[in-house]
Amino acid sequence: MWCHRLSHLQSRLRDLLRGQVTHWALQQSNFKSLFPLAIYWHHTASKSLNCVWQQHEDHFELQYANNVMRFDYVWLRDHCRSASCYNSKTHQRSLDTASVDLCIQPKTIHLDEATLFFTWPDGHVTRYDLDWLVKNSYEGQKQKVIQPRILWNAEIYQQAQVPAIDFQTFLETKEGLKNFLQNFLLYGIAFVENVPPTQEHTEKLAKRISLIRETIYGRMWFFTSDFSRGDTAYTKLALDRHTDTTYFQEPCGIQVFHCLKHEGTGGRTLLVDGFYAAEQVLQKAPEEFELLSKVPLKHEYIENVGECQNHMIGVGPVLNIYPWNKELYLIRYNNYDRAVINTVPYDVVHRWYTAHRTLTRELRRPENEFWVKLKPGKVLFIDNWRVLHGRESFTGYRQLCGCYLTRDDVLNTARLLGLQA
Ligand SMILES: C[N+](C)(C)CCCC[C@H](N)C(=O)O
Ligand SMILES: O=C(O)CCC(=O)C(=O)O
Ligand SMILES: [Fe+2]
Repeated sequence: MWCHRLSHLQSRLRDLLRGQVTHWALQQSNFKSLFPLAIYWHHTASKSLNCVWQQHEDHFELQYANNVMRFDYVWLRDHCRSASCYNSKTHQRSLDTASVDLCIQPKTIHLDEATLFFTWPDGHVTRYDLDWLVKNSYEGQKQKVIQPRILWNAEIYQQAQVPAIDFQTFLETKEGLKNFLQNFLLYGIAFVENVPPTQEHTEKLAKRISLIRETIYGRMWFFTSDFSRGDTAYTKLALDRHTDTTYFQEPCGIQVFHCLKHEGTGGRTLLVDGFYAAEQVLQKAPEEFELLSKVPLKHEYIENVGECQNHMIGVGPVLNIYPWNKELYLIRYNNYDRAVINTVPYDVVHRWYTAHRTLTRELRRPENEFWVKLKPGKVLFIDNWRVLHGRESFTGYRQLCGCYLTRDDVLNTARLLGLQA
């Protein structure tokens, strides 16, 4: 009923904007009845709580703990934590959201201590602690610190002297694992040292923090420059900075590298913090940052080498940001694997190339390049959603093993250890 009246109001507002004021004025008496609820601020009895609220026609407004929050009534009904609406053992909703009247309004609202009580037309009561509302409101969420990170260039990373974690400590102690993950979350790279140089030990390491993500390259992979697959990684050529598996709808979250052997020269690994570079773009050319976060691109992997036949396609922008707080969470950058651009018209294409050039310039600044020679025993974990890797060309025999990890499981481990992730 209210929805109907609201749309009536909206259409009259449209009339008003069109200048049909007479019609509007004539109906003024009806207008009053659109707001049957007394609209005034409710103050808490206890001044120390410092909370005021207002029951508006289509939303609830709450001022508390330096926040002005607005809640939709369906939302308030939907998030009810009463025993019949929410299973607190499984943390799952039992309420059928589709059964909630989209025009629902509370019959009464009252505050007792720090708890708000909403009584709905059918008599059901929903209670919310004020602090819960702050923590879970859109406004509160927007203010929450984003994932703590230290964006780095070569100097910042080297000055930080981030220690590698010892293999045994990593495997056998919670602290070792937690320190490792903390470094990994802050910098997007982390090392474990004193690892026996075998594929089995590398696997053991990976399994300590996550499920291994099996892909077309296998579960644990082991590779040399033997041209066994249709990709330049399997050569001795230099590889410019890139992220891997851009041609998956969800690029692999983490990459693990362990160099088991190298008898020859060159072959150093290049690491560049993509988020640091993107931040520079945001500062210098915000409209280019925005374009890179909007234009969808295809990446693809077409392979036809012996038994290995694959055609993978992944679509997404170079910069992926959360729409609610603009936090950058994934960079998809691989010029080798980028496919034909046919998702935007020619003029946008040109602006995109300009923006891509700006980002590339930042990514290629020598001061942003951190070079490291991987040695047997030292395992490198790379956040493939943030840090780009590359390698110098090399001579001689070089063996690398490693795997991809599922990002969800790495973050799961981190959260269970009490880290923000
Ligand atoms: C790591 N491993 C050798 C298994 C795969 C390499 C994949 C290389 C591909 N161009 C990409 O960037 O995704
Ligand atoms: O050979 C290397 O060091 C890395 C090659 C590469 O980029 C990859 O395997 O993803
Ligand atoms: Fe790679």
